[in-house]
Amino acid sequence: MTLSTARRTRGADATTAPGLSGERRGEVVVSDIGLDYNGVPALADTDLHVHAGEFFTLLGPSGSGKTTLLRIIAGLLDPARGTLHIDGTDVTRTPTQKRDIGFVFQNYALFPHLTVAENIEYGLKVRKMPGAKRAARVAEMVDLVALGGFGDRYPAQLSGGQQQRVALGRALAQNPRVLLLDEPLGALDRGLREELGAEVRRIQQESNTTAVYVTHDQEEAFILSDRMGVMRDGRICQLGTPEQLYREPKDLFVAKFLGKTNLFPGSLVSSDGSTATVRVGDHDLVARANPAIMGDDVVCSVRPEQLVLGAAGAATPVPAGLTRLAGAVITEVRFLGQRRSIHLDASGIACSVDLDPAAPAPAVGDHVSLLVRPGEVALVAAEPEPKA
Ligand SMILES: Nc1ncnc2c1ncn2[C@@H]1O[C@H](COP(=O)(O)OP(=O)(O)OP(=O)(O)O)[C@@H](O)[C@H]1O
Repeated sequence: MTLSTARRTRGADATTAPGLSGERRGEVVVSDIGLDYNGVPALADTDLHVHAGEFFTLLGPSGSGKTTLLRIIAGLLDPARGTLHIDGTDVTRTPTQKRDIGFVFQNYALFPHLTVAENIEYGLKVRKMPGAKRAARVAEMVDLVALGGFGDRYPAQLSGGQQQRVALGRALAQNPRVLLLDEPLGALDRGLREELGAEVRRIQQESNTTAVYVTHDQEEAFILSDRMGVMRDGRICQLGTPEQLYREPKDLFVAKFLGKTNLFPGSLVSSDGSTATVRVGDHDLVARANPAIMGDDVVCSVRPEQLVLGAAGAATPVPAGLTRLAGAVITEVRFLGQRRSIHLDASGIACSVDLDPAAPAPAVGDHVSLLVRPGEVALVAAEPEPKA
């Protein structure tokens, strides 16, 4: 089916239950979109391609431009430059209500005087969907968001997580092409965030809806996303699957933003496109090459779970497949349930290693070698020294 036939078919029966047709829709293409506030860029000229049916997350610190980009996709903000296409149609100047999108925000924005069922039904009524079809659709949504038995309750009689489920059901009732979610779990406590996060993902998959999700929480982004874009200062600085970004950060910012990491400064000796040799202290280390690196000053980023502890001494044999990165002294040992966190001092560089808690624990003051598998070292450019 071509896109235009898909659109015509959909137009003929905009009430088809999501997921039933198996049709993938909701491709979003952002081309050179930019926006300034009072001459200050909030979003630098940006390209982004969100595939139909994908769960895509914009992840970044506060003020990095995530909401600005989401609001442009929603049609709540007009970009100063560039174009936006949904399923091949240019919607850059199309009003929000004609873009066929659903929203869920952090504050649930439910109508307090309407019940759960009435909240979900509201948009369908506005669109004049016939009564019987409407009732069936509401029942289907109540089921989808697992609120069976809550249809007659008012928002004030629901928990935060339940209210957010209603908001999801309401957004999906109209079978939108794209679901936009702006920190929808932000107001919930940690446990509920995890539980509802998994539900959001299930609901997105079952309804076969493209989702663009905004968060500053790296763990949430990892749980939910097929792919994600890390934003900084109004730019998407890296795009990829959670695993790609975690293992192969392009720069120091992405490496540090996506979880704990150990950073060892070094200098680039050689690079052949796929691997690079880096001098760290007295050791030559093989790392994955990074095409984004321009100069010789580099940093090796190694996650705590990727480091292995070995016997001390530069001359001590190293187990096959591992390379010696540095010598270190253990400064702290902490049992954290699922892992044992070991803190070390490697000639002035503070670092940490995660060990299996079932393995024998080393002691504070022990001298060890830090070992690593060459493929697990990510190379990033050293940031320039701040100007005095
Ligand atoms: N209405 C506005 N007027 C002027 N500047 C604005 C306005 N809205 C946002 N900005 C600025 O634009 C930049 C991007 O803001 P945006 O809300 O997109 O960031 P964000 O990554 O979503 O942040 P948060 O996670 O805190 O919501 C910020 O520097 C912000 O201060």
